[in-house]
Amino acid sequence: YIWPGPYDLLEDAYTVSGGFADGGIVAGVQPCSVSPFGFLPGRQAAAEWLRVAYHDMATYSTETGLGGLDASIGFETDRAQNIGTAMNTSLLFFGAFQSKTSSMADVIALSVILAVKNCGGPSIPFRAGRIDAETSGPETVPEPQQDLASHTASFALQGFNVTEMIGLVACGHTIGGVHQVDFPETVQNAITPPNPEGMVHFDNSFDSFDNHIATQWIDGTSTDPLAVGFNGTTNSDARIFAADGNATMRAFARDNEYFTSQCGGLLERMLNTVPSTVQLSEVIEPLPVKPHQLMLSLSSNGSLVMSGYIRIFGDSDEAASANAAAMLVKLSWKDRNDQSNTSYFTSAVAVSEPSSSLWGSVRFFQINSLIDAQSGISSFVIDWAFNNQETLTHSDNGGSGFPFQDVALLQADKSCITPSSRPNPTTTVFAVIRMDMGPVSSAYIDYTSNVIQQGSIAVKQVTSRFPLAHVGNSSSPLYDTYNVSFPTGENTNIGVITFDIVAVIAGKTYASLNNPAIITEC
Ligand code: HEM
Repeated sequence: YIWPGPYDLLEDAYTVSGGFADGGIVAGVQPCSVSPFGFLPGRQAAAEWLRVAYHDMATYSTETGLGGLDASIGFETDRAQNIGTAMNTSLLFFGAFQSKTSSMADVIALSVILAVKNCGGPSIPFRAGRIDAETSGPETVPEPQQDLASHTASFALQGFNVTEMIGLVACGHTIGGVHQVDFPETVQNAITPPNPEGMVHFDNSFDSFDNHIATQWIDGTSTDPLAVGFNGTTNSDARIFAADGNATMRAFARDNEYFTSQCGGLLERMLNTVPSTVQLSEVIEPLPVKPHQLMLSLSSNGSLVMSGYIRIFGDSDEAASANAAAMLVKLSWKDRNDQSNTSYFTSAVAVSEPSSSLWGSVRFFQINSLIDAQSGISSFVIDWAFNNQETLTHSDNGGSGFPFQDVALLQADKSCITPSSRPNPTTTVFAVIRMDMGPVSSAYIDYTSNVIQQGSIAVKQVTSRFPLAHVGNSSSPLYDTYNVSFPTGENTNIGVITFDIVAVIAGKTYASLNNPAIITEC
């Protein structure tokens, strides 16, 4: 896609999985065996995230087109079929990645893609655009004491035939296990001091997304409590695995690659099962070149300062072996009249802290450049190479360059929030708006904050508009200063808070998008 795009934040979280500018999600499941928040013994975050996604999706009905992956699970956690604290600990973790452009349902989907990949499983294509439900869905999650006919009917309603049901259950039950505290009718005598929840794993490689769930079932060494458990009534995996005479499980057991690729396809369909009114995006893949937190601000001496980073991603051998410090990354801009000039460029410097990606190699390069305020900037291109010998790759964001406006700018150094010691914090935002383009007909900020939802641990994000007031002049005769103070709202510690600064001049809209929440205290 073209930058800036509606799913920039999700693309960041998808692409960067560690180090500088870490997207943050993979840290919650690294390594695959790790427990939620790193300290809950007998728990496995990766498995919990996969179970959350299935239980959220299992409200889908092919008959009504309602339900599916829509984060309605937040309103359903007190149901017996969703027993366990895993649902809420997962949603609490995911909350930190919700934003104006990343719904909770998209974060749930992305969490599965990253967790499965990080556990050695398939690469599942990621699409965004899910919309969060504001209420619960039907009580249609399958339970282990139900018979095969009920399970077959449940999966059919969710859109999966018998072969696909066997596959989906095997792909789900290749990591994690069953906890005695929640399923005492399925697991007994498993609670010990190091295993306080009495976790019994489905197979002998609970922290590897592999076909052992099938090999052990076929060769008679299965330990799956839902297949060979002491209570025949809750052996739903046994009934499901054998539903086609074990043909599917035998094929999985024979070939780990076949298992992995089948799971990739089935889990992709599971994650993309959404209400029929939801239109998912195209597949999101790492952008090869992407600006990161790139800002333009007005300095105290009246010139413009461009600061931030350029991210370079590649999945080739060359990308893997490149040395960031020896890479050349050059940013060339056009002025506000769309003119180039040989002096309009800056070289980006490799960030010393490395970054990692599950999908290839990713590196960041820092930009810090002065731009003459009179000539300004309208867009830029990046010329770069993995080493200093080869010819440069020209990245122009699909043809017209990376758009970069110099009209409505945040003054981060003047903006602040009232001290946290005071209740009901107020944020004050200062901005400068260019005044040599005609009268400003409208100036405002759109501020996105969190609202508690009755019945769900997950917050809802709402955007409020606050008009900017004209204050007076600035450090440059080309810009006027504006500001606004507004109540920051509750729960600013959950979810990604961002705001846009918008100015309308001569019928055209100029916006500085997705500025991070102001945290400097007044
Ligand atoms: C008939 C269908 C299913 C039944 C009856 C069922 C039942 C169960 C039960 C009783 C547990 C134990 C939960 C706990 O103790 O925390 C469990 C765990 C799990 N299930 Fe299923 N399940 C089914 C289908 C699926 C599917 C389709 C998936 C995903 C594709 C899935 C993914 C998981 C995962 C990953 C765990 C491990 C959770 C953990 O370790 O915390 N399940 N399932």
